[in-house]
Amino acid sequence: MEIGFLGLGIMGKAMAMNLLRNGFKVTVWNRTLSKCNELVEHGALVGETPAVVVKKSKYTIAMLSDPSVALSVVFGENGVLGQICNGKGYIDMSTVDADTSTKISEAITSKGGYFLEAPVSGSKKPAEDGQLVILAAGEKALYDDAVPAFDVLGKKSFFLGKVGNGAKMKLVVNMIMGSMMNAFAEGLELADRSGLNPHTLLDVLDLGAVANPMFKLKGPSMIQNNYSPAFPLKHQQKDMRLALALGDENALSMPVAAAANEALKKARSMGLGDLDFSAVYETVRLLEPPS
Ligand SMILES: NC(=O)C1=CN([C@@H]2O[C@H](COP(=O)(O)OP(=O)(O)OC[C@H]3O[C@@H](n4cnc5c(N)ncnc54)[C@H](OP(=O)(O)O)[C@@H]3O)[C@@H](O)[C@H]2O)C=CC1
Ligand SMILES: O=CCCC(=O)O
Repeated sequence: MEIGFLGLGIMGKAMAMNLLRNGFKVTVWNRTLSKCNELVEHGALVGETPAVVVKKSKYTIAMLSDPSVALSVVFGENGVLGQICNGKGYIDMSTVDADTSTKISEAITSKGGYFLEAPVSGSKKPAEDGQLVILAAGEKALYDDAVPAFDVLGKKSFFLGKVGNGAKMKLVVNMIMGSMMNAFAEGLELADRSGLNPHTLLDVLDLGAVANPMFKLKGPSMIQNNYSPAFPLKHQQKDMRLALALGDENALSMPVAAAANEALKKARSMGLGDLDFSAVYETVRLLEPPS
């Protein structure tokens, strides 16, 4: 099956590679075109623009950084809209808000195309291992068509109904994750300053009711100040911002998420946006007590 793929960042590269390894014919595009080379070595074709990719493909997947980029790749010059037409599908797997997704959906369907949003839970390693959790919503016929690809990319796919529900589910999940990461960072620092061994804290956490894969995975590298990016901090802050806007729309007070967002913004202002989101730990560590 011919699939297009737009956006070969941390996630897109791993996902497109999985599709190639599993026998899909994939035509790729990335703003920085040189990032296509590694995929070409594994059999990918390259489209010089998003429009060229859409022209060649039955359906096209996008994995782009944020709402403004997701919109520009669809509506911009040589964008997706130029070639979308009857029978073609567009699947946006980027993390965006429901409004962005709805705008894209309306534009695609007005040209006779099918649209699905399908953001994912899971980071770099699950993307490499085909173990993502896919949160799809929109055109059910396109979802059914894409199931063979989703089966390669993920361990479980959800179809959540109308456009917007996938985006909202993803933002709720990442709002919880970003809040947890901040509490975890404060806990690591509190243990350290109280004279406790943070590695022992990890062992204790892992045996109790708050044990979870994120603490287990990120904890040891955070203790070593290693923030090699799996999920860039700038994207986690974007998701927190979008989740807070969703809270506004629903008149929901979210003081924990708001505080987590402030810490993530602080981390960005410290130049940590391209590091892993666990680098928010540095905002706590910065506050050394006076000696
Ligand atoms: N990393 C993770 O763990 C996860 C990320 N996500 C979400 O997936 C999406 C992608 O994340 P990730 O792969 O980590 O991000 P990266 O920052 O690694 O990649 C971003 C992609 O967007 C492209 N891009 C950025 N700006 C523009 C632009 N102005 N025009 C066209 N293309 C552009 C980049 O192209 P270029 O290479 O040229 O810069 C790149 O392909 C985000 O929405 C993120 O929130 C979801 C789940 C997990
Ligand atoms: O959006 C990024 C999610 C990262 C994860 O689920 O580990």
